[in-house]
Amino acid sequence: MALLGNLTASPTAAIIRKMRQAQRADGPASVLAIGTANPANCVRQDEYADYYFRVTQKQHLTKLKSKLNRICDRSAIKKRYFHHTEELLQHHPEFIDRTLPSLDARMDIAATAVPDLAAAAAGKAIAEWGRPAADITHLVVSTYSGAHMPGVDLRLASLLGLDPSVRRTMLYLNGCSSGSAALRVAKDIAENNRGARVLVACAELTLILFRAPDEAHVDTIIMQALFGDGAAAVIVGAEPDASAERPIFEMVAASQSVIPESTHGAVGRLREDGLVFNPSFEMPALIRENIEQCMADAVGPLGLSGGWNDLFWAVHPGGRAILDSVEAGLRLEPKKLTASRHVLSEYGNMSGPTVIFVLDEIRRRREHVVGRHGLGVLLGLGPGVTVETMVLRA
Ligand SMILES: CC(C)(COP(=O)(O)OP(=O)(O)OC[C@H]1O[C@@H](n2cnc3c(N)ncnc32)[C@H](O)[C@@H]1OP(=O)(O)O)[C@@H](O)C(=O)NCCC(=O)NCCSC(=O)CC(=O)O
Repeated sequence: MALLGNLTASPTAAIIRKMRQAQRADGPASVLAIGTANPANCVRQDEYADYYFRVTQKQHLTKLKSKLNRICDRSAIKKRYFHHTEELLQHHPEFIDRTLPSLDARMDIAATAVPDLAAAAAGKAIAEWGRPAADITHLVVSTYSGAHMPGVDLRLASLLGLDPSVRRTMLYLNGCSSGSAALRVAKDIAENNRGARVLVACAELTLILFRAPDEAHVDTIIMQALFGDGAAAVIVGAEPDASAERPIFEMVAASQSVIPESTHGAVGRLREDGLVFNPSFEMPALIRENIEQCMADAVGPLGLSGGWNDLFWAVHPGGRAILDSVEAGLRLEPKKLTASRHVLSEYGNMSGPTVIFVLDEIRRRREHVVGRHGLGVLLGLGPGVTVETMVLRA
């Protein structure tokens, strides 16, 4: 203890403290640019049940088809985008027949399609940012749609022409909260590395979990009804250069919590026939009953508890019932979730990237959405059940 006391008082300790201070940024991180992308193949939700039962050759399962039609009708989704097309599925019977191993084929497609989609979103974010791609110092990439070594991050860095010294971090299988988690990691990197410019890229293709309807696995149709493909990218940095950068949201504080006793709420397993992911029936109720406590714990220390309608909200639109639950649990005015409901309607649940699409939509609707104080909450929801919270200032 005495030795430690001597060391902290020593000139060396003072030098190290100074060096550490110099390494860190002075201000909080900000979102400096946002880009999004989707594959070209668009399927309207009112045609989805016909399309899905046709391409999987399961037209005879009429009861299940009517159920999917009912769910699509009440999903509050208008359309979704997919990398896979009818033609691709025809060439891969293993994506439809769940008794055939299909992981290899899914991974082979993901190896290029995931980084290509991520690059489309990242290219837009970099163009909006206005600085050369080579100025990016760190890269944080999240996906559950594929897993390779080297991974999506390296291929993405090469597609974008990033500097070989870019420091890369991959987040795999984080579910729908991965977009919020990637932003939290980017905020920490930007605030702890002076001058850092972090590119966050999240990309998901539902090909990893596409499979035929099956009366023994009714929950398959829930995923087929809700999920779509998309990618989103964000440039994050602290101490923005006033002459070259235009901050959109200041990242005030970030936290993560888990709803107690909810590990069954959303469960995914990577199997020979791809990713089998099941949100439980209870997910909406778990969120409705716990969200206010989670928010009070996350933002209470900042003095923001309770006045939920004074904030703007970028909530992960996991499904219509998920948004209804957040709205009910926090007693939000319906207009508070307009951006989340818009993204759900236009794209479905694209997992991790979705919340970044919502953020993009909020900045577009800024004057209608952002209140007097400009403060809001980005809310990611994922397996755990994990609640990722980031307080933002527009
Ligand atoms: C799917 C819905 C749009 C359907 O809306 P409806 O108004 O039709 O509601 P409903 O609840 O009566 O459901 C209709 C039928 O679907 C069935 N159903 C509903 N949820 C189900 C589930 N999770 N698993 C299996 N079946 C389910 C119901 O039993 C019912 O069947 P029957 O007609 O036979 O009685 C909605 O329930 C919804 O948004 N649910 C939340 C979806 C969700 O959990 N999303 C999170 C994904 S995970 C995520 O985003 C984050 C992550 O974890 O990574």
